[in-house]
Amino acid sequence: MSKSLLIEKDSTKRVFSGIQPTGTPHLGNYLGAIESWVRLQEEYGSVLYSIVDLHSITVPQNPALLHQSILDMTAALLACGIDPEKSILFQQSQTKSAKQKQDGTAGLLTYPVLQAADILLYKSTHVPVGEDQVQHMELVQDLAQGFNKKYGEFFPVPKSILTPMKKVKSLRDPSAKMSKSDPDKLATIRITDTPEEIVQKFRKAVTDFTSEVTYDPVHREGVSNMVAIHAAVSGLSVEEVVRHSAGIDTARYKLLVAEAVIEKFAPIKSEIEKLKMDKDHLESVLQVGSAKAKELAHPVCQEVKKLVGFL
Ligand SMILES: Nc1ncnc2c1ncn2[C@@H]1O[C@H](COP(=O)(O)OC(=O)[C@@H](N)Cc2c[nH]c3ccccc23)[C@@H](O)[C@H]1O
Repeated sequence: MSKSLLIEKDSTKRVFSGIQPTGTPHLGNYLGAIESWVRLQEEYGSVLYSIVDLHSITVPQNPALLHQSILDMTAALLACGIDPEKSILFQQSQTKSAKQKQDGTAGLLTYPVLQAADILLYKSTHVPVGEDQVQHMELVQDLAQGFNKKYGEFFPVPKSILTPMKKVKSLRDPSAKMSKSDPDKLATIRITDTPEEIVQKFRKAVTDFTSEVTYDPVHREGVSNMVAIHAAVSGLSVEEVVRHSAGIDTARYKLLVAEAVIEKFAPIKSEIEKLKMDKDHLESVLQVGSAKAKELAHPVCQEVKKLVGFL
């Protein structure tokens, strides 16, 4: 990137977002969040992305597997285009644990409050997330406003950034979101799925009894979800996708969407495989990121303590 572009980035704004390390990222994570994280690295001067391991221990985790999942998620995010030269990629527990020991607030571990702490700790202004996080964001906004009312304007009230793919639907139940924890394995496309798995999942995707391809998210949720996915992965508009699909029935159309997804994920998948072989590199990316994140958090923590009267 040229110097002049860097200078144009707004230094009063800060992007922050997070992802749980457990499970491979899926098409919903990618289109609802990660793809926009990659873009925002070019637009904002200060960008942080956190692998939120503390959020994942709300359910029991095997320590060795959790550690491996953190490294796998690091590889996946790097392969998707998160660039440690442009953003701070770090592990949440490496920046929060010291604070927890000092303050001992049990509340910090309750899920949405921990999420608020993630965001406010860096005085973040913009949070790119999928629709399912909007409710948590409302709490963060309330907490920031509440703090400011009591102690004076201190925290920016962070805004959510949503993409047109803010809610990618399950392939098996298009009224529900695509989710990592869906017990129906056919519901969710993972970035690392094989081409055969992707074809099988689209083939089995729930649609309706109309064979034409149209975009009507209210009355034809299943087909519209596929059209939206197709548009997002191919870079075409929804209208263009529908126009190109004239005369194709949904059974054949499913295979076209599967192909477009396979093509989109192929380079990411091979990059993940390469990155996973270099564990030292992944660990060092996280170490450097955590040190940088700590540096940003420290003055904010000190100021908060002063404002509250702890110092
Ligand atoms: N089907 C879907 N369609 C569109 N977007 C989706 C879909 N499924 C998931 N997402 C988005 O992916 C991101 C990571 O999901 P997580 O469940 O790990 O995301 C979570 O569990 C958060 N609580 C992690 C978190 C912790 N602290 C934070 C601070 C800021 C932002 C996020 C966080 C999210 O943006 C999520 O909205």
